[in-house]
Amino acid sequence: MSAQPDVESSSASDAHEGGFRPTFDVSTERGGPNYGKFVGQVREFMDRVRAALPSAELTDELLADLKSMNAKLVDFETDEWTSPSGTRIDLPARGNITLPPYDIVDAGPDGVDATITFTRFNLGGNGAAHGGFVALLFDDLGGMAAALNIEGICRTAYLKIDYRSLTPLNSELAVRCWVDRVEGRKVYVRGTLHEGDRLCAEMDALFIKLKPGQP
Ligand SMILES: CCCCC/C=C\C/C=C\C/C=C\C/C=C\CCCC(=O)SCCNC(=O)CCNC(=O)[C@H](O)C(C)(C)COP(=O)(O)OP(=O)(O)OC[C@H]1O[C@@H](n2cnc3c(N)ncnc32)[C@H](O)[C@@H]1OP(=O)(O)O
Repeated sequence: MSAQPDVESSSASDAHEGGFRPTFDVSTERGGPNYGKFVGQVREFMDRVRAALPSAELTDELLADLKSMNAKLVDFETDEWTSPSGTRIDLPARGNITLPPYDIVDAGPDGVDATITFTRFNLGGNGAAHGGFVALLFDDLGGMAAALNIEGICRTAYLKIDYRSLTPLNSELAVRCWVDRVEGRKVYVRGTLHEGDRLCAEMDALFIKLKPGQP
């Protein structure tokens, strides 16, 4: 297995009748050499916002700063296939700020191994990670395991999570997703999330291989 999934590169001008292209541009350069640090700062900011009780003055100051930063990005919007947030395969979670910042350890047709450290932004309640972030993690890595196994893009038909014990914040966790069986277009994927030997959550999911052009 290789540490990074092989993704067939394509030009942004390639025609695909569906909204979910089977191939798309991948890049390790888009957004510049410091794009990963930029995403890291965005993530740190989300953690700090979640944790902070700012004074009214600080809220006003940050509000002005954020308005200024948002204005700088307005003219740089691009489509999902060329945004580095989602296509920078050299970065945690492909640089996709929507996703928890997992690191791929190993990925191939036999499955995907990754590590994830949930942080304050991912807080659910009473110190534990929000279950929705656990599901999000499994959806993406399960989708990756399915795609690498069948060499095609899939959509999630169902995703069942069993929360076996609390998922902690600020502790490196091991996540594994693998294809259990394939029946025609149906790809059944399993997954586990561990802190050390302790099982935090399990996934049982069905992904459907998309037909050519299917959105
Ligand atoms: C963007 C990725 C970039 C990645 C770059 C890096 C590396 C690339 C490598 C890997 C990719 C990496 C990551 C993956 C990324 C993301 C993963 C997340 C994906 C999602 O987050 S995606 C959003 C949520 N998802 C939806 O938004 C789906 C809405 N929905 C539909 O789009 C349709 O519903 C669809 C397509 C699911 C099926 O529709 P369809 O028309 O194609 O097929 P049909 O209905 O005929 O079902 C065929 C057979 O599946 C059975 N079946 C269907 N559904 C079932 C169910 N729920 N339970 C039990 N059985 C079910 C039927 O019973 C039949 O079975 P049978 O053949 O035996 O009769």
